Order: sequence, then C-alpha cells, then structure tokens
Amino acid sequence: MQQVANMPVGEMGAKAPLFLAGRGLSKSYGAVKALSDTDFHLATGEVVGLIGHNGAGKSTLINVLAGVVARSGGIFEVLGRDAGDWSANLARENGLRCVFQELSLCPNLSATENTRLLHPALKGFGWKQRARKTIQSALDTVFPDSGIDVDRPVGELSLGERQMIEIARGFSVTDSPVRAIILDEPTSSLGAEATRQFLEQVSRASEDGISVILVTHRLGEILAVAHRVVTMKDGLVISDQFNDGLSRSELVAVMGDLEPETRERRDAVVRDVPVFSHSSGLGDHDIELHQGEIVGLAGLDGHGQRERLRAVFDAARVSGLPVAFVAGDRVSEGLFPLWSIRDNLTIRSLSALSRGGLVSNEAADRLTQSWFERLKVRAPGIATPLLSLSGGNQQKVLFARALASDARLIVLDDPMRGVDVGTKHEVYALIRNEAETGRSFLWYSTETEEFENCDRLHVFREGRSETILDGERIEPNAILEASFGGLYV
Ligand SMILES: Nc1ncnc2c1ncn2[C@@H]1O[C@H](COP(=O)(O)OP(=O)(O)OP(=O)(O)O)[C@@H](O)[C@H]1O
Repeated sequence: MQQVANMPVGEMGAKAPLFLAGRGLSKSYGAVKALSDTDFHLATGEVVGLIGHNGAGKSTLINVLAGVVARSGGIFEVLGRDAGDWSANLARENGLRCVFQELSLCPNLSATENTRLLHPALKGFGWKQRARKTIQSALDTVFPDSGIDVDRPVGELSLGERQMIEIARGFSVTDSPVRAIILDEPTSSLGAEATRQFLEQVSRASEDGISVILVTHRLGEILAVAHRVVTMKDGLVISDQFNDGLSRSELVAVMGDLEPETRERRDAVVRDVPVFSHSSGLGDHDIELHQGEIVGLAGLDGHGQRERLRAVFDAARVSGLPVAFVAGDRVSEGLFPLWSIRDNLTIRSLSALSRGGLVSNEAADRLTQSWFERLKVRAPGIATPLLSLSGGNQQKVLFARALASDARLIVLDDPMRGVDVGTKHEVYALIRNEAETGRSFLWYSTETEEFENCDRLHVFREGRSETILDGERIEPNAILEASFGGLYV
C-alpha cells in the first residue's frame, strides 16, 4: 500500500507532473467534519478512483477540488501554483471539468443550449450551430450511435440519456483544452453498453494526458480503469493504493465491509392468484406479481422497462392496491430537500400515524427512528434536513419511506443509485426479508447483478417483455442472451 499522507505537496511520489495537490484539506458543516485534514494529489494523465461508504466525504472532497465548495483549511496547488481563493470559474479556466452526481443540466434547455452554458466561447452570431456541433461531436466520440436529439429539451429525455449528455459535455472542447475531469457517480443510470463506452473514453482521455477522478460505488469500473484507488472514511483518506492487481474484495475490505457469501436462492414462491397482474396490450408477457415475490425487469437500457414499471405502478394505484414507488431520480421525483428526514420518511404513512385525525409526533418519531437505524442513515438525527445528507443517505431515506409504509407492492426504479456496497447488501437482505412477510416487489435496475435477488425476471426487447427467466436461469449470460433476442420462452 502506498501511503502519501506525510509527504510534502509536490513530492508525493507521482511519476508524471502533478495537476493538483492538496494537503490538510478540511471542510466543516457546523459540527459535521465532512473533510478533516485530508491529503490528495492527481498527476497528469492519471486516473484516480475515489471510493468510500455513503457520507465518507467523497463529494465534499471533489467539491473542494472543483472550487464549488470553499475549503475551511489546507494548502491547495494547481499546476504547481498556490490556488489561493479557488473557485468554480478558476477551475474551469484551468481546464478542470466536473460531472456531478445530481445532474446539473437545465431541463428546459436542449443539450445544445446546455453546452453553451459551459462554454463562454460559444457566443455571438452562429453560437447555436457551433454549440450543436460541439456537443454532437462529443456525443459521437463518447457514446457513438446514442441517437440523442441534441435539440430536444433535456427534461424530455430519459435519465440515462441525460447522464450521457452530462458526460459528453464534460469532455467537450471549444477554445481551451480539458486538462482534468472529475466524475461523481457518472454511470449510475447507464446501461452496460453505455458504461463500457464511458470506460473506454476514460482510458482514451488518460492516454491523451487528461487527469481523471472517478467517484463510484461500482468497484468493477474502478478496477477496470483506475491507476490508483483512494479510499475515504468519515472525512479522512484511509488508504491510497496503486491498482496493480487489486481485487474487488480487497477494496470492499479496505472500506470496512465484507464481500457477502454467495446467496442461497429463496424457496420458490407459491404462485396461485397473483396480487396484481398487468397486461401491456402488446401481446407480450403479462407482468404477474404473487404474494412475497420479487420480480425484475431487465434488458438493454431503454427497451421499455422503465415505461412498463411506471405503467404497472399507475395501474396498481388506480386498482386500489397499496403500492409505493422508490425513484432512482431522487432529485426530481422523490425527495423534499428542505424537509427533515422524519417528514420525508413519514409522508407516505400519515394516515397510519394519525390518532383522532391528528398525526402523532411520537408515533412518527418511533417509526422514523427504527428505519433510520435499520438502514444506518448517517446523519446527526432524524430532524436533519435532507439537503445536508450525502446522496447515498438521501436514497436510503427514500427507500425507508416505502418500506415503512403499508404498501403491499413496492415498485423500485433503479433504487440503489449512489448507495454504497455495504449498505446495498443490507438492503438486498431487507428486501428479501420483507418479501418473506408477503410483500411483493417489482424491480428495475441498470445493474445486472442485482437481478440475482429476483425470483422471476422479465427481459425486455424493443418495448416488450419477450423472455421470462426464473430460479437458476437468472444469471448474467442468460440475461444478456435474452436481451439480444437469443432466447425465447
Ligand atoms: N451542505 C451540507 N450541509 C451539512 N452537512 C453536509 C452537507 N454536505 C455534506 N454534508 C455532510 O458531510 C458528510 C460527507 O458527505 P459527502 O456528500 O461528502 O459524502 P459522500 O462520500 O460523497 O457520500 P455518498 O456516497 O452518499 O455520495 C456527510 O455526513 C454529510 O451529511
């Protein structure tokens, strides 16, 4: 293991010249030390993977490096010079780009117009044409054949398409070069093919001398492209390792978690009368949910899984079945950022918490506290506003809202976005336990390995559920084969 903690800035063992280096960086939010006395460096052309549990301080560190958040203390140098009052504008002028976890595109503007916002050079007569060309060429390079209409308002596109635009925009060039790029959970809504293309782009960028910081809970991606892996815990860098033969379980262990044993399959669910059944009217498979069953929706990204998931949710709601929805796009669909954890968590359960027409504060506190602890939400307490939680912890609250409710059917729209490895496995176990109590789950995911938790899987192709896999047949190769239409059941 390479420890860099006590070396002077500028002599931290990197072979190539440093793009940036920080020593003793710190950032506090009131009593919360989000970053305490942290050293970090990034060499030219280097790809650094930044990992750690939810709330470890990764976003805070990259926000400080990107000039979005002012550091409370520490020395910071960029290209060998003291960065002084570093700001987002200075970062951009020095060729540092960011792709944030919560997508930053303006939904009412097109990809072309959003590109103009990043590039001051795209002004004057003919700016739109030049902006269109800039983003189109970046998209063609990073995600060839994405088919994204760069003139359509971004809000009308899928989450995955928005994420592709955000990434492509990060790599787009006008008058000044891109020297470094920070990517926070860039692939959380991308399917397998787009993720592969993205990783290729990271390697290409590195070969061209662009430095990359990649923050993700998808450890396989880090192992595939990172030269070095930095692990954070509780606001500190706890490990800094060169990636020469690192394994996934080593990374999981450094974070303080254990790779779970291979799961045993659950006993087959008794399939008599379904709790809910949905027909698309297209002549494909009906989606049937039996009591205690976990049903997955798989397939290549954008083949209609998400639309069907929503159609099932809407139909179940109209039918009067108690149903809850866990959104992956938490910012636009799920959370009330200014409300407390308690208010966010109990909003779906107000009638159950009411006594004589008034909501009982004690009952709401008890319910929130129990889920707060079960999901290990990292926050000072249940009165903390959602806005001050890390992304993964916000997602846990959204999950808790559904699980704490009286819903018999829980619809999951890629719900583990940004949730750390340790918590993910705890949530999988929780879902399986809840299913044992008779609840049914309908689960869309962009992470194929999550489908191993399902009892039955619908694999989608061109908007239709073409294949059903169940039991032992739910495994990555069979899913892939069915996604390409190789297997019909
Ligand atoms: N604006 C804020 N106000 C108060 N506390 C904050 C704020 N932003 C972050 N924090 C706190 O700082 C700590 C570090 O959060 P940060 O977002 O950096 O974690 P992270 O490692 O990026 O987590 P995740 O993997 O969930 O995105 C957390 O305890 C979080 O609650």
